[in-house]
Amino acid sequence: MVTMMPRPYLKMLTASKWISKVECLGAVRREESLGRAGGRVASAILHPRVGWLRNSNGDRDFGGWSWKNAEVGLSRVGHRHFCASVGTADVEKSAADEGGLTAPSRPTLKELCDGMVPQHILEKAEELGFKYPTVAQQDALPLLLSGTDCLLHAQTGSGKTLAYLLPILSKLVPRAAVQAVIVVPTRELGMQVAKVARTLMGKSLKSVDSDTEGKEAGKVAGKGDGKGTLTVMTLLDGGSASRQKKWIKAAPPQLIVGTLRCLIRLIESNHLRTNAITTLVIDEVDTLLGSAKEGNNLQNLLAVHTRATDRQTIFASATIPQHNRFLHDCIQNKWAKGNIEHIHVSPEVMMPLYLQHRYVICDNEDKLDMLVAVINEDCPRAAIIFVNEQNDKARRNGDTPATITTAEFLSEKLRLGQLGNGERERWEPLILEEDDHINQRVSTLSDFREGRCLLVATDLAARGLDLPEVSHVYNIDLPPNVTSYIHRAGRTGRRPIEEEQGFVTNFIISKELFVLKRIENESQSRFTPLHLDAAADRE
Ligand SMILES: Nc1ncnc2c1ncn2[C@@H]1O[C@H](COP(=O)(O)OP(=O)(O)OP(=O)(O)O)[C@@H](O)[C@H]1O
Repeated sequence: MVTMMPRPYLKMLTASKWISKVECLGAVRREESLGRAGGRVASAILHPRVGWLRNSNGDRDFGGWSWKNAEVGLSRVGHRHFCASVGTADVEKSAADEGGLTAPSRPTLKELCDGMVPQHILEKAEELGFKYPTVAQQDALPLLLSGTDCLLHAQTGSGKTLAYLLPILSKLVPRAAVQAVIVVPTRELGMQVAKVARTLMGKSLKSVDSDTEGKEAGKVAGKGDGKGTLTVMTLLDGGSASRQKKWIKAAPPQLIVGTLRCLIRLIESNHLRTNAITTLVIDEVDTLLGSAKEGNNLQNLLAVHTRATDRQTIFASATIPQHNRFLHDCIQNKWAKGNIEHIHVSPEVMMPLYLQHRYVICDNEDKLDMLVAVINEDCPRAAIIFVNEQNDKARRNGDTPATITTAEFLSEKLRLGQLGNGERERWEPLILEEDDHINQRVSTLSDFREGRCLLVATDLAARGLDLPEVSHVYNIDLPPNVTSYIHRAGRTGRRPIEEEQGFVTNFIISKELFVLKRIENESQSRFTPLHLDAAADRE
């Protein structure tokens, strides 16, 4: 099927099987991100922001190949995305590529941040595999590094953490004052962000213990001159308040990653002084502002305990419902300066293109059997199975939470040899939910990161968690709205440079089909039914 692509994506397309000439307007911003491998270009996906070619193995590659005059057959895949087949012979070789594949001419992270981020941090980033910026980082870093207040609005897994950490880390100086605060909604996300910050800052010199696990605060080498040291401290829900107060005094941090309740508690008890804060990041801002528990705390932190004029404020999330309203509120309520910039990366594409959304219609009582069948078919590298949190009524009645019934069902199937590939230990399901003790939550996540492959979780795991091994997400219960769906789905497909395929499968009863269709429309994605019988027949 060949489809015309509307402006501003491509122009001069002909409605024949092969498009004779493609000229890029908005669609392929960087010609150099088109590529070729092994002399054969098999397909291309035209993304409104990036264009790339895939070779016949599905690998992405870059080369000095010109997009112009390539023969492209376009077919529509979803609302705004187009799949293209590109004829090899007509892909024009650019003058820059005489000797085979060349490096892409888009800037490296080092080039993009040159002179604004210390070299040792950029070198560390490169060591970690962050050689080229993601699209979100390329769009955001110039503004973030200039000190402008920003609303960073980019897909899940697009690399927002590194984008806001680089400006922070490049400004910290080793004096005893808190200079930057990153607010996160959950303990798990806080630990993850702090870990990235510490890794970027370099080798740990010494570990200080502000929290129960003894791992969450660390002194790290600072500024590359070997003299000053910087401390990244976490102040997270579940940690001991007295220990946090003790450590903030004993090892004054320059950067704090915290949950609102802990931050406000320490500010109001005068253990945390805010007068030297020059950067304030609110990660997952929409969930914090939307929460009855946290909304007031956040507003107080933004406008009462600190002043927007004294700091750079960065709000980040993949979903900011009614973002214009939010920007208006920011200015009106003095949560940010009046010149706040909205960096909206790929606004036309709400979820990564390389996610595949599927659904299975079945009765409620068959959902778990269906789940087992789909898991056996998929054989995921790692998977998160989402269930809804237990409501208050069920809690009061003493009902068993869905996390436990699901995990027990899977365990039983595993015991009977009806689930997985025989590696019993690896397939034993883990559970992550709010009610677990924090030490249990820490060890669950670390087991999952270290190779266990099934995690049954509530929405506690939906925001921000970066588990790149997750190849599949299963929604046993449909999330209540498109925002939750986007975040759950975003736990897979988290390799922004590789664009590795991730699969999201929804188990619904027939009455829920209209809810799924609403999510499909609002997220501008395409959901396809999964027919298990057909799959079984193929075997
Ligand atoms: N420049 C880069 N090159 C390669 N990988 C990167 C780069 N920047 C970030 N990553 C990786 O991308 C993954 C997603 O990054 P990150 O967690 O910051 O996404 P995010 O935008 O915050 O997602 P979410 O909205 O779900 O919180 C991480 O595994 C991170 O290590």
